[in-house]
Amino acid sequence: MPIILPLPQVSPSKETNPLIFDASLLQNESNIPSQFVWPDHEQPRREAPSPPLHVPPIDLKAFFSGEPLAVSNATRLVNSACQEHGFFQVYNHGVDSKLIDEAHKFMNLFFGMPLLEKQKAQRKFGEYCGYASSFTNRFSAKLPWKETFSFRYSADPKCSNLVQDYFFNVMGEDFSNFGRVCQEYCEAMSKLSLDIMELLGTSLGIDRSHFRDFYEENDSIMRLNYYPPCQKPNLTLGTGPHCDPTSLTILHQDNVGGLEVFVDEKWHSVVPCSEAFVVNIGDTFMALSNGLYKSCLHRAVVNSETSRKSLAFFLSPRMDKVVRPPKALVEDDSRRIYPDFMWSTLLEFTQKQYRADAVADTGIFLSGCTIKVDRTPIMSRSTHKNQAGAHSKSLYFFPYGNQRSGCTGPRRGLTRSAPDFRNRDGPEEVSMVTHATVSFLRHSLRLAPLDENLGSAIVDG
Ligand SMILES: C=C1C[C@]23C[C@H]1CC[C@H]2[C@]1(C)CCC[C@@](C)(C(=O)O)[C@H]1[C@@H]3C(=O)O
Ligand SMILES: O=C(O)CCC(=O)C(=O)O
Ligand SMILES: [Fe+2]
Repeated sequence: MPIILPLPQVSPSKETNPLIFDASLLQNESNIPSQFVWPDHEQPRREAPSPPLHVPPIDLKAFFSGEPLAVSNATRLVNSACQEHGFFQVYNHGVDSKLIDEAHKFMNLFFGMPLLEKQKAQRKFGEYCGYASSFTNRFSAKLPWKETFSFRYSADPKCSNLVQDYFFNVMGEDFSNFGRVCQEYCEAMSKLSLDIMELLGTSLGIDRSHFRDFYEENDSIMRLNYYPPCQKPNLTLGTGPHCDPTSLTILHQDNVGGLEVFVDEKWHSVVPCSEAFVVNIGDTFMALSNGLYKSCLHRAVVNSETSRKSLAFFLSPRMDKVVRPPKALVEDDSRRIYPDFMWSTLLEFTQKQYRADAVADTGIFLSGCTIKVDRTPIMSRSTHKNQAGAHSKSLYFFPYGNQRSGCTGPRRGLTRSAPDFRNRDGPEEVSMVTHATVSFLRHSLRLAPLDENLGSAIVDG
Protein backbone atom coordinates (compact mmCIF):
# COMPACT_ATOMS: atom_id res chain seq x y z
CA MET A 1 0.00 0.00 0.00
CA PRO A 2 1.76 3.18 -1.08
CA ILE A 3 2.42 5.58 1.70
CA ILE A 4 0.89 8.93 1.03
CA LEU A 5 2.49 11.89 2.63
CA PRO A 6 1.22 15.41 2.87
CA LEU A 7 2.99 17.31 0.15
CA PRO A 8 5.80 19.48 1.42
CA GLN A 9 5.57 23.03 0.37
CA VAL A 10 7.06 23.64 -3.02
CA SER A 11 8.95 26.83 -2.50
CA PRO A 12 11.08 28.43 -5.19
CA SER A 13 14.64 27.78 -4.26
CA LYS A 14 17.97 27.57 -6.02
CA GLU A 15 16.60 24.34 -7.46
CA THR A 16 13.85 26.44 -9.03
CA ASN A 17 13.29 25.30 -12.54
CA PRO A 18 14.97 27.82 -14.93
CA LEU A 19 12.31 26.93 -17.49
CA ILE A 20 10.29 29.96 -18.61
CA PHE A 21 6.95 29.54 -20.38
CA ASP A 22 7.04 32.41 -22.87
CA ALA A 23 4.04 31.65 -25.06
CA SER A 24 5.09 34.17 -27.72
CA LEU A 25 8.12 31.95 -28.39
CA LEU A 26 6.94 28.48 -27.47
CA GLN A 27 3.67 28.55 -29.40
CA ASN A 28 5.51 28.29 -32.72
CA GLU A 29 8.06 25.68 -31.63
CA SER A 30 7.59 22.34 -33.40
CA ASN A 31 8.83 20.59 -30.25
CA ILE A 32 7.78 21.35 -26.69
CA PRO A 33 9.88 21.17 -23.50
CA SER A 34 9.63 17.73 -21.84
CA GLN A 35 8.12 19.24 -18.70
CA PHE A 36 4.97 20.00 -20.72
CA VAL A 37 4.66 16.44 -22.04
CA TRP A 38 2.09 14.57 -19.96
CA PRO A 39 2.29 10.79 -19.41
CA ASP A 40 0.91 8.69 -22.24
CA HIS A 41 -2.25 7.67 -20.41
CA GLU A 42 -3.15 11.29 -19.72
CA GLN A 43 -2.49 12.72 -23.17
CA PRO A 44 -5.64 13.86 -24.99
CA ARG A 45 -7.20 12.28 -28.05
CA ARG A 46 -5.80 8.83 -27.33
CA GLU A 47 -9.04 7.40 -28.59
CA ALA A 48 -11.74 8.35 -31.10
CA PRO A 49 -13.53 11.50 -29.89
CA SER A 50 -16.68 10.85 -27.86
CA PRO A 51 -19.88 12.79 -28.50
CA PRO A 52 -20.08 16.17 -26.75
CA LEU A 53 -21.52 16.17 -23.25
CA HIS A 54 -25.18 17.12 -23.03
CA VAL A 55 -24.95 20.06 -20.63
CA PRO A 56 -28.59 20.94 -19.89
CA PRO A 57 -29.39 24.61 -20.68
CA ILE A 58 -31.34 26.24 -17.86
CA ASP A 59 -33.45 29.33 -18.57
CA LEU A 60 -32.81 31.36 -15.42
CA LYS A 61 -35.35 34.04 -16.33
CA ALA A 62 -38.05 31.39 -16.63
CA PHE A 63 -37.04 29.85 -13.29
CA PHE A 64 -37.33 33.21 -11.54
CA SER A 65 -40.66 33.93 -13.25
CA GLY A 66 -42.11 31.46 -10.75
CA GLU A 67 -44.21 29.83 -13.45
CA PRO A 68 -44.68 26.30 -11.98
CA LEU A 69 -43.77 24.37 -15.15
CA ALA A 70 -40.63 26.48 -15.72
CA VAL A 71 -39.57 26.03 -12.09
CA SER A 72 -40.10 22.27 -12.10
CA ASN A 73 -38.35 21.92 -15.47
CA ALA A 74 -35.31 23.87 -14.29
CA THR A 75 -35.02 22.07 -10.97
CA ARG A 76 -35.48 18.64 -12.54
CA LEU A 77 -32.74 19.27 -15.13
CA VAL A 78 -30.34 20.68 -12.53
CA ASN A 79 -31.00 17.87 -10.07
CA SER A 80 -30.28 15.11 -12.56
CA ALA A 81 -27.22 16.81 -14.08
CA CYS A 82 -25.69 17.59 -10.68
CA GLN A 83 -26.24 14.06 -9.41
CA GLU A 84 -24.59 12.67 -12.51
CA HIS A 85 -21.68 14.90 -13.57
CA GLY A 86 -22.15 18.28 -11.90
CA PHE A 87 -22.30 20.37 -15.09
CA PHE A 88 -25.15 22.49 -16.47
CA GLN A 89 -25.38 25.83 -18.28
CA VAL A 90 -27.47 28.91 -17.68
CA TYR A 91 -28.88 31.38 -20.22
CA ASN A 92 -31.16 34.39 -19.87
CA HIS A 93 -28.84 34.97 -16.91
CA GLY A 94 -29.06 38.75 -16.85
CA VAL A 95 -25.34 39.45 -17.31
CA ASP A 96 -24.77 42.25 -19.83
CA SER A 97 -23.20 40.79 -23.01
CA LYS A 98 -21.24 44.04 -23.46
CA LEU A 99 -19.55 43.44 -20.10
CA ILE A 100 -18.61 39.91 -21.18
CA ASP A 101 -17.24 41.19 -24.49
CA GLU A 102 -15.22 43.88 -22.70
CA ALA A 103 -13.74 41.29 -20.35
CA HIS A 104 -12.64 39.16 -23.31
CA LYS A 105 -11.23 42.22 -25.08
CA PHE A 106 -9.12 43.26 -22.10
CA MET A 107 -7.97 39.66 -21.63
CA ASN A 108 -6.65 39.67 -25.20
CA LEU A 109 -4.79 42.89 -24.53
CA PHE A 110 -3.33 41.65 -21.25
CA PHE A 111 -2.13 38.24 -22.43
CA GLY A 112 -0.83 39.81 -25.66
CA MET A 113 1.65 41.90 -23.68
CA PRO A 114 5.36 40.99 -23.42
CA LEU A 115 6.08 38.49 -20.66
CA LEU A 116 8.06 41.00 -18.60
CA GLU A 117 5.06 43.32 -18.47
CA LYS A 118 2.75 40.53 -17.29
CA GLN A 119 5.28 39.45 -14.71
CA LYS A 120 4.71 42.72 -12.86
CA ALA A 121 1.75 40.80 -11.40
CA GLN A 122 3.77 37.60 -10.88
CA ARG A 123 1.95 35.15 -8.61
CA LYS A 124 3.96 34.45 -5.45
CA PHE A 125 4.51 31.03 -3.97
CA GLY A 126 1.60 29.85 -1.84
CA GLU A 127 -0.69 32.64 -3.04
CA TYR A 128 -3.46 32.24 -5.57
CA CYS A 129 -3.51 35.82 -6.87
CA GLY A 130 -1.40 37.07 -9.72
CA TYR A 131 -0.05 36.18 -13.13
CA ALA A 132 1.46 32.77 -13.85
CA SER A 133 3.10 31.59 -17.08
CA SER A 134 2.27 27.92 -16.66
CA PHE A 135 3.49 26.86 -13.19
CA THR A 136 7.19 26.46 -13.92
CA ASN A 137 8.08 27.55 -10.39
CA ARG A 138 5.40 25.50 -8.76
CA PHE A 139 5.41 22.07 -10.34
CA SER A 140 8.30 20.15 -11.83
CA ALA A 141 6.42 18.03 -14.37
CA LYS A 142 3.08 17.77 -16.17
CA LEU A 143 3.09 21.52 -16.67
CA PRO A 144 -0.12 22.99 -18.10
CA TRP A 145 0.07 24.80 -21.47
CA LYS A 146 -1.51 28.02 -20.29
CA GLU A 147 -1.04 31.41 -18.73
CA THR A 148 -3.34 32.48 -15.92
CA PHE A 149 -4.21 35.69 -14.12
CA SER A 150 -6.14 35.23 -10.86
CA PHE A 151 -7.43 37.67 -8.29
CA ARG A 152 -9.65 37.77 -5.24
CA TYR A 153 -13.24 39.06 -5.21
CA SER A 154 -15.12 39.71 -1.97
CA ALA A 155 -18.82 40.53 -1.73
CA ASP A 156 -18.20 42.17 1.63
CA PRO A 157 -19.41 45.78 1.26
CA LYS A 158 -16.15 46.89 2.92
CA CYS A 159 -14.30 45.40 -0.10
CA SER A 160 -16.35 47.08 -2.80
CA ASN A 161 -13.30 48.09 -4.88
CA LEU A 162 -11.02 45.16 -4.08
CA VAL A 163 -10.57 44.05 -7.70
CA GLN A 164 -10.13 47.54 -9.15
CA ASP A 165 -7.61 48.43 -6.40
CA TYR A 166 -5.69 45.21 -7.03
CA PHE A 167 -5.23 46.05 -10.70
CA PHE A 168 -4.19 49.61 -9.91
CA ASN A 169 -1.74 48.60 -7.16
CA VAL A 170 -0.21 45.70 -9.05
CA MET A 171 -0.32 46.81 -12.67
CA GLY A 172 -0.54 50.58 -12.38
CA GLU A 173 -2.76 53.39 -13.64
CA ASP A 174 -2.88 52.08 -17.22
CA PHE A 175 -4.84 49.07 -16.03
CA SER A 176 -7.62 50.88 -14.20
CA ASN A 177 -10.06 50.30 -17.08
CA PHE A 178 -9.26 46.57 -17.07
CA GLY A 179 -9.66 46.62 -13.30
CA ARG A 180 -13.02 48.37 -13.55
CA VAL A 181 -14.31 45.83 -16.06
CA CYS A 182 -13.11 42.92 -13.91
CA GLN A 183 -14.66 44.48 -10.81
CA GLU A 184 -18.01 44.77 -12.60
CA TYR A 185 -17.64 41.28 -14.05
CA CYS A 186 -17.00 39.77 -10.60
CA GLU A 187 -19.98 41.66 -9.15
CA ALA A 188 -22.14 40.22 -11.94
CA MET A 189 -20.74 36.73 -11.24
CA SER A 190 -21.41 37.07 -7.53
CA LYS A 191 -25.03 38.05 -8.18
CA LEU A 192 -25.43 35.23 -10.69
CA SER A 193 -23.91 32.77 -8.19
CA LEU A 194 -26.52 33.70 -5.59
CA ASP A 195 -29.29 33.23 -8.17
CA ILE A 196 -27.85 29.81 -8.99
CA MET A 197 -27.69 29.00 -5.27
CA GLU A 198 -31.45 29.60 -5.10
CA LEU A 199 -31.87 27.23 -8.04
CA LEU A 200 -29.65 24.60 -6.38
CA GLY A 201 -31.46 24.92 -3.04
CA THR A 202 -34.83 24.52 -4.74
CA SER A 203 -33.56 21.54 -6.76
CA LEU A 204 -32.45 19.87 -3.52
CA GLY A 205 -35.81 20.46 -1.92
CA ILE A 206 -34.56 22.77 0.81
CA ASP A 207 -35.35 26.40 1.60
CA ARG A 208 -34.33 28.34 -1.49
CA SER A 209 -32.59 31.01 0.58
CA HIS A 210 -30.38 28.56 2.51
CA PHE A 211 -27.41 28.44 0.14
CA ARG A 212 -28.03 31.99 -1.05
CA ASP A 213 -27.54 33.21 2.53
CA PHE A 214 -24.50 30.96 3.00
CA TYR A 215 -22.71 32.60 0.04
CA GLU A 216 -24.07 36.14 0.52
CA GLU A 217 -20.68 37.41 1.66
CA ASN A 218 -18.68 35.19 -0.66
CA ASP A 219 -14.89 35.46 -0.85
CA SER A 220 -14.23 34.13 -4.33
CA ILE A 221 -11.49 33.72 -6.91
CA MET A 222 -11.60 35.10 -10.47
CA ARG A 223 -9.36 33.24 -12.87
CA LEU A 224 -8.51 34.31 -16.45
CA ASN A 225 -7.20 31.36 -18.48
CA TYR A 226 -5.24 31.92 -21.67
CA TYR A 227 -4.25 28.85 -23.68
CA PRO A 228 -1.70 29.66 -26.45
CA PRO A 229 -1.61 27.47 -29.57
CA CYS A 230 0.69 24.46 -29.23
CA GLN A 231 2.41 22.58 -32.07
CA LYS A 232 2.13 19.31 -30.16
CA PRO A 233 -1.40 19.60 -28.79
CA ASN A 234 -1.76 15.86 -28.27
CA LEU A 235 1.21 15.64 -25.92
CA THR A 236 0.15 18.26 -23.40
CA LEU A 237 -2.86 19.70 -21.57
CA GLY A 238 -4.05 23.27 -21.02
CA THR A 239 -5.43 22.26 -17.63
CA GLY A 240 -4.95 18.76 -16.30
CA PRO A 241 -7.77 16.50 -15.08
CA HIS A 242 -9.14 17.94 -11.85
CA CYS A 243 -12.14 18.67 -9.74
CA ASP A 244 -12.53 22.26 -8.63
CA PRO A 245 -11.95 22.40 -4.86
CA THR A 246 -14.16 25.50 -4.67
CA SER A 247 -17.98 25.58 -4.38
CA LEU A 248 -19.29 26.54 -7.81
CA THR A 249 -17.53 27.51 -11.04
CA ILE A 250 -19.16 29.88 -13.50
CA LEU A 251 -17.20 29.70 -16.73
CA HIS A 252 -17.42 31.76 -19.90
CA GLN A 253 -15.39 30.27 -22.72
CA ASP A 254 -14.73 31.78 -26.14
CA ASN A 255 -15.91 29.93 -29.22
CA VAL A 256 -12.75 27.83 -29.70
CA GLY A 257 -13.67 24.85 -27.53
CA GLY A 258 -11.40 22.73 -25.34
CA LEU A 259 -13.24 22.10 -22.07
CA GLU A 260 -13.82 18.37 -21.55
CA VAL A 261 -15.63 16.47 -18.80
CA PHE A 262 -14.91 12.87 -17.76
CA VAL A 263 -18.18 10.93 -17.73
CA ASP A 264 -18.68 7.17 -18.12
CA GLU A 265 -14.94 6.63 -18.45
CA LYS A 266 -14.65 8.96 -21.47
CA TRP A 267 -13.79 12.61 -22.11
CA HIS A 268 -16.67 14.60 -23.58
CA SER A 269 -16.28 18.12 -24.95
CA VAL A 270 -18.48 20.98 -23.80
CA VAL A 271 -19.61 22.87 -26.89
CA PRO A 272 -19.11 26.65 -26.46
CA CYS A 273 -22.18 28.89 -26.41
CA SER A 274 -21.40 32.59 -25.98
CA GLU A 275 -24.87 33.41 -24.61
CA ALA A 276 -24.50 30.88 -21.80
CA PHE A 277 -22.29 30.30 -18.77
CA VAL A 278 -21.10 26.77 -18.03
CA VAL A 279 -21.65 26.00 -14.34
CA ASN A 280 -20.07 23.13 -12.42
CA ILE A 281 -20.24 21.89 -8.85
CA GLY A 282 -16.96 22.00 -6.89
CA ASP A 283 -15.71 19.86 -4.00
CA THR A 284 -16.87 22.30 -1.35
CA PHE A 285 -20.47 22.35 -2.58
CA MET A 286 -20.35 18.57 -2.93
CA ALA A 287 -19.58 18.45 0.80
CA LEU A 288 -22.28 21.06 1.50
CA SER A 289 -24.82 18.88 -0.33
CA ASN A 290 -23.62 15.89 1.72
CA GLY A 291 -22.37 14.30 -1.49
CA LEU A 292 -25.68 14.43 -3.36
CA TYR A 293 -24.29 16.75 -6.05
CA LYS A 294 -21.05 15.71 -7.70
CA SER A 295 -17.79 17.55 -8.23
CA CYS A 296 -16.53 15.99 -11.43
CA LEU A 297 -13.28 15.55 -13.31
CA HIS A 298 -12.70 17.95 -16.15
CA ARG A 299 -9.76 19.27 -18.16
CA ALA A 300 -8.87 21.69 -20.96
CA VAL A 301 -7.15 20.59 -24.17
CA VAL A 302 -5.27 22.91 -26.54
CA ASN A 303 -4.86 23.08 -30.31
CA SER A 304 -2.21 24.03 -32.85
CA GLU A 305 -4.22 26.71 -34.68
CA THR A 306 -5.48 29.31 -32.27
CA SER A 307 -5.37 30.51 -28.69
CA ARG A 308 -8.31 29.88 -26.38
CA LYS A 309 -9.60 31.92 -23.44
CA SER A 310 -11.90 31.17 -20.53
CA LEU A 311 -13.03 33.26 -17.58
CA ALA A 312 -13.69 31.15 -14.48
CA PHE A 313 -15.38 32.60 -11.40
CA PHE A 314 -14.76 30.25 -8.46
CA LEU A 315 -17.45 30.90 -5.88
CA SER A 316 -16.25 30.30 -2.32
CA PRO A 317 -17.78 31.11 1.06
CA ARG A 318 -16.34 33.61 3.51
CA MET A 319 -13.13 32.09 4.85
CA ASP A 320 -14.49 31.44 8.34
CA LYS A 321 -17.77 29.82 7.29
CA VAL A 322 -18.10 26.22 8.44
CA VAL A 323 -19.01 23.92 5.55
CA ARG A 324 -21.76 21.73 6.98
CA PRO A 325 -24.72 20.32 5.03
CA PRO A 326 -28.23 21.43 6.07
CA LYS A 327 -29.95 18.90 8.33
CA ALA A 328 -32.55 18.21 5.65
CA LEU A 329 -29.80 16.63 3.52
CA VAL A 330 -28.50 14.40 6.32
CA GLU A 331 -30.99 11.72 7.22
CA ASP A 332 -29.23 11.28 10.55
CA ASP A 333 -25.75 11.99 11.79
CA SER A 334 -24.53 8.57 10.77
CA ARG A 335 -25.14 9.62 7.15
CA ARG A 336 -22.64 12.47 7.24
CA ILE A 337 -20.18 11.89 4.40
CA TYR A 338 -17.74 14.68 5.24
CA PRO A 339 -16.69 16.40 8.44
CA ASP A 340 -17.22 20.06 9.07
CA PHE A 341 -14.40 22.14 7.65
CA MET A 342 -13.60 25.71 6.68
CA TRP A 343 -12.93 26.70 3.07
CA SER A 344 -9.81 28.58 4.24
CA THR A 345 -8.29 25.25 5.27
CA LEU A 346 -8.95 23.60 1.93
CA LEU A 347 -7.76 26.66 0.01
CA GLU A 348 -4.47 26.71 1.88
CA PHE A 349 -4.13 23.00 1.23
CA THR A 350 -4.58 23.48 -2.54
CA GLN A 351 -1.92 26.15 -2.58
CA LYS A 352 0.70 24.52 -0.40
CA GLN A 353 0.10 20.80 -0.26
CA TYR A 354 -2.13 19.40 -2.91
CA ARG A 355 -1.98 19.52 -6.70
CA ALA A 356 -5.53 19.15 -7.95
CA ASP A 357 -4.60 18.29 -11.54
CA ALA A 358 -2.26 15.33 -11.17
CA VAL A 359 -3.63 11.92 -12.05
CA ALA A 360 -2.48 8.53 -11.07
CA ASP A 361 0.15 6.13 -12.02
CA THR A 362 -0.96 3.49 -9.58
CA GLY A 363 -4.21 2.94 -7.79
CA ILE A 364 -5.47 1.86 -4.44
CA PHE A 365 -8.82 0.17 -4.67
CA LEU A 366 -11.13 0.83 -1.77
CA SER A 367 -14.42 -0.99 -1.99
CA GLY A 368 -14.92 0.06 -5.55
CA CYS A 369 -13.42 3.49 -5.16
CA THR A 370 -10.23 4.13 -6.98
CA ILE A 371 -8.03 6.43 -5.07
CA LYS A 372 -5.05 7.11 -7.20
CA VAL A 373 -1.62 8.09 -6.20
CA ASP A 374 0.61 10.16 -8.35
CA ARG A 375 4.33 10.01 -7.91
CA THR A 376 5.24 13.10 -9.83
CA PRO A 377 8.33 14.40 -8.12
CA ILE A 378 7.96 17.97 -7.06
CA MET A 379 10.59 20.58 -7.06
CA SER A 380 11.82 20.76 -3.56
CA ARG A 381 10.90 19.43 -0.20
CA SER A 382 10.37 21.04 3.08
CA THR A 383 8.33 19.43 5.76
CA HIS A 384 4.98 20.98 5.90
CA LYS A 385 4.16 23.07 8.94
CA ASN A 386 0.45 23.25 9.56
CA GLN A 387 -1.41 26.19 10.95
CA ALA A 388 -0.52 25.12 14.45
CA GLY A 389 3.13 25.21 13.44
CA ALA A 390 3.45 21.51 14.18
CA HIS A 391 4.93 19.14 11.64
CA SER A 392 1.95 17.40 10.31
CA LYS A 393 1.99 13.91 8.99
CA SER A 394 -1.66 13.15 8.87
CA LEU A 395 -4.23 13.34 6.21
CA TYR A 396 -7.93 13.55 6.39
CA PHE A 397 -9.17 11.36 3.62
CA PHE A 398 -12.48 11.63 1.83
CA PRO A 399 -13.07 8.36 0.03
CA TYR A 400 -15.54 8.48 -2.74
CA GLY A 401 -15.74 7.46 -6.30
CA ASN A 402 -18.24 6.64 -8.93
CA GLN A 403 -16.74 4.19 -11.34
CA ARG A 404 -19.64 4.58 -13.79
CA SER A 405 -19.04 8.18 -14.55
CA GLY A 406 -15.52 8.44 -13.38
CA CYS A 407 -16.54 11.58 -11.69
CA THR A 408 -16.30 11.66 -7.99
CA GLY A 409 -18.98 11.68 -5.43
CA PRO A 410 -19.42 9.80 -2.21
CA ARG A 411 -20.72 6.28 -2.21
CA ARG A 412 -23.38 6.18 0.41
CA GLY A 413 -22.87 3.94 3.37
CA LEU A 414 -19.28 3.09 2.72
CA THR A 415 -18.61 0.35 5.21
CA ARG A 416 -15.02 -0.47 4.70
CA SER A 417 -12.04 0.04 6.82
CA ALA A 418 -10.33 3.22 5.86
CA PRO A 419 -6.96 3.00 4.18
CA ASP A 420 -3.96 3.67 6.30
CA PHE A 421 -2.14 6.69 4.92
CA ARG A 422 -0.04 6.79 8.01
CA ASN A 423 3.42 8.11 7.46
CA ARG A 424 5.31 5.22 8.89
CA ASP A 425 8.89 5.58 7.90
CA GLY A 426 9.05 8.95 6.18
CA PRO A 427 9.97 7.49 2.80
CA GLU A 428 11.86 9.88 0.60
CA GLU A 429 9.35 9.56 -2.13
CA VAL A 430 6.65 12.16 -2.18
CA SER A 431 3.25 11.22 -3.43
CA MET A 432 0.18 13.14 -4.23
CA VAL A 433 -3.33 12.19 -3.40
CA THR A 434 -4.98 13.25 -6.58
CA HIS A 435 -8.30 14.54 -7.85
CA ALA A 436 -10.36 11.62 -6.56
CA THR A 437 -10.25 12.73 -2.98
CA VAL A 438 -10.25 15.95 -1.09
CA SER A 439 -7.80 15.39 1.69
CA PHE A 440 -7.01 17.68 4.57
CA LEU A 441 -4.16 17.90 6.99
CA ARG A 442 -5.66 16.61 10.20
CA HIS A 443 -4.01 19.12 12.47
CA SER A 444 -5.32 21.97 10.42
CA LEU A 445 -8.79 20.59 10.91
CA ARG A 446 -8.20 19.66 14.52
CA LEU A 447 -10.88 17.02 14.05
CA ALA A 448 -11.65 14.14 16.32
CA PRO A 449 -11.45 10.87 14.42
CA LEU A 450 -14.69 9.95 12.71
CA ASP A 451 -15.62 6.33 12.77
CA GLU A 452 -15.22 4.22 9.67
CA ASN A 453 -18.89 3.87 8.98
CA LEU A 454 -18.85 7.42 7.84
CA GLY A 455 -16.64 6.35 4.99
CA SER A 456 -13.87 8.58 6.11
CA ALA A 457 -10.86 8.22 8.20
CA ILE A 458 -8.28 10.18 9.97
CA VAL A 459 -4.97 8.64 10.43
CA ASP A 460 -2.42 10.01 12.72
CA GLY A 461 1.20 10.04 11.73
C1 LIG B 1 -8.72 26.99 -5.30
C2 LIG B 1 -8.28 26.93 -6.55
C3 LIG B 1 -7.06 26.20 -6.97
C4 LIG B 1 -7.15 26.29 -8.52
C5 LIG B 1 -7.84 27.60 -8.73
C6 LIG B 1 -8.96 27.53 -7.71
C7 LIG B 1 -10.03 26.52 -8.22
C8 LIG B 1 -9.49 25.57 -9.29
C9 LIG B 1 -8.04 25.13 -9.02
C10 LIG B 1 -7.29 24.60 -10.27
C11 LIG B 1 -7.63 25.44 -11.52
C12 LIG B 1 -7.59 23.14 -10.58
C13 LIG B 1 -6.63 22.61 -11.66
C14 LIG B 1 -5.17 22.75 -11.19
C15 LIG B 1 -4.78 24.19 -10.83
C16 LIG B 1 -3.37 24.14 -10.21
C17 LIG B 1 -4.65 25.05 -12.10
O1 LIG B 1 -4.49 24.45 -13.21
O2 LIG B 1 -4.65 26.28 -12.04
C18 LIG B 1 -5.82 24.72 -9.80
C19 LIG B 1 -5.80 26.17 -9.28
C20 LIG B 1 -4.57 26.48 -8.43
O3 LIG B 1 -4.16 25.68 -7.58
O4 LIG B 1 -4.02 27.57 -8.66
O1 LIG C 1 -10.56 26.60 -19.41
C1 LIG C 1 -11.47 25.78 -19.21
O2 LIG C 1 -12.38 25.55 -20.03
C2 LIG C 1 -11.53 25.02 -17.89
C3 LIG C 1 -10.60 25.60 -16.86
C4 LIG C 1 -10.84 24.97 -15.50
O3 LIG C 1 -11.41 23.91 -15.37
C5 LIG C 1 -10.35 25.67 -14.31
O4 LIG C 1 -9.68 26.73 -14.47
O5 LIG C 1 -10.67 25.16 -13.19
FE1 LIG D 1 -11.86 23.50 -13.25
